[in-house]
Amino acid sequence: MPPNNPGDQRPLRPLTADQAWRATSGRAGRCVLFFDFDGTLAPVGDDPTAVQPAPKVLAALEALAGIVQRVAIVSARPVDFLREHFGALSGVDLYGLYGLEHSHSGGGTVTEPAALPWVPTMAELAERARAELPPGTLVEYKRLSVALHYRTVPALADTVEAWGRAQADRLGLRVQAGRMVIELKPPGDQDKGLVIDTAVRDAACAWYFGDDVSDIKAFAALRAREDRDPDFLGVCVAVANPETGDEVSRAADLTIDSPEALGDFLTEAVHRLS
Ligand SMILES: O=P(O)(O)OC[C@H]1O[C@H](O[C@H]2O[C@H](CO)[C@@H](O)[C@H](O)[C@H]2O)[C@H](O)[C@@H](O)[C@@H]1O
Repeated sequence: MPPNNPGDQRPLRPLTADQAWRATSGRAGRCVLFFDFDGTLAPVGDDPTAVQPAPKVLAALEALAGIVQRVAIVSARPVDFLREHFGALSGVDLYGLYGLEHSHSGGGTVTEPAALPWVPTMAELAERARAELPPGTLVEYKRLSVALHYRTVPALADTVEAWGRAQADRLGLRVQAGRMVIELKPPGDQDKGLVIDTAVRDAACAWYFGDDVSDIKAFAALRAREDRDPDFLGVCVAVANPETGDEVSRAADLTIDSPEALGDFLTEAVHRLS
């Protein structure tokens, strides 16, 4: 005899998108949808200040926020930057700087107190990077971290990475690798995995969409939650790109071709979950 409520069954892996949405629809009101920003919701470009969410993304997120328990952006960008793009959407939570900052339901930005003493160090580091790194390096100061970009001059990769790692050793900072970027952040275990681990405590289901190596920790947090709770559904979705190779896709249940394709996927999700 078939189960009474097939929508509540956790599907076996490997998952198809259809199975994942069907399993989600039975618990949509207890489901959280998490999204990385760069390379996931927004196509990658040379100028980090100029990128925009892909078409259809904003409308789909707003619609989904009215259907699921929560929609949240989990990014290495500061909350102020995320607010410029998502602040007009109601019901979207923002986690910035790998969770060192957050803003819930349109509220003010809350900063992790333990990170605040690192602000002067990061300011000094950004100034030094601008003075010492070769032209073509883009230094992005984010108050509690500094990103050193070499996208427009990829030949600088080794120089910029070596300089960044030496500064991390000198100052006791952590290094986060990314797409044509090396980022220096305060010591401590704050990362996207920790954000997810905490944010799914009262949920029955969560999806995480990401494209970069830092997103693999978020996938791992969903896997760990599933291991602890057989009723919990976690769905890990990679947004493909040639820069991270297959690493993110290999850790995911599903892979979507691009941020533009994600816009279509989420629009379909609105219909599947409504
Ligand atoms: O966690 P995320 O939201 O994915 O942020 C990761 C980094 O994204 C940005 O850099 C990346 O996107 C830029 C704009 O497309 C691109 O120019 C750069 O090469 C990419 O690495 C952002 O600027 C960084 O601060 C984030 O760490």
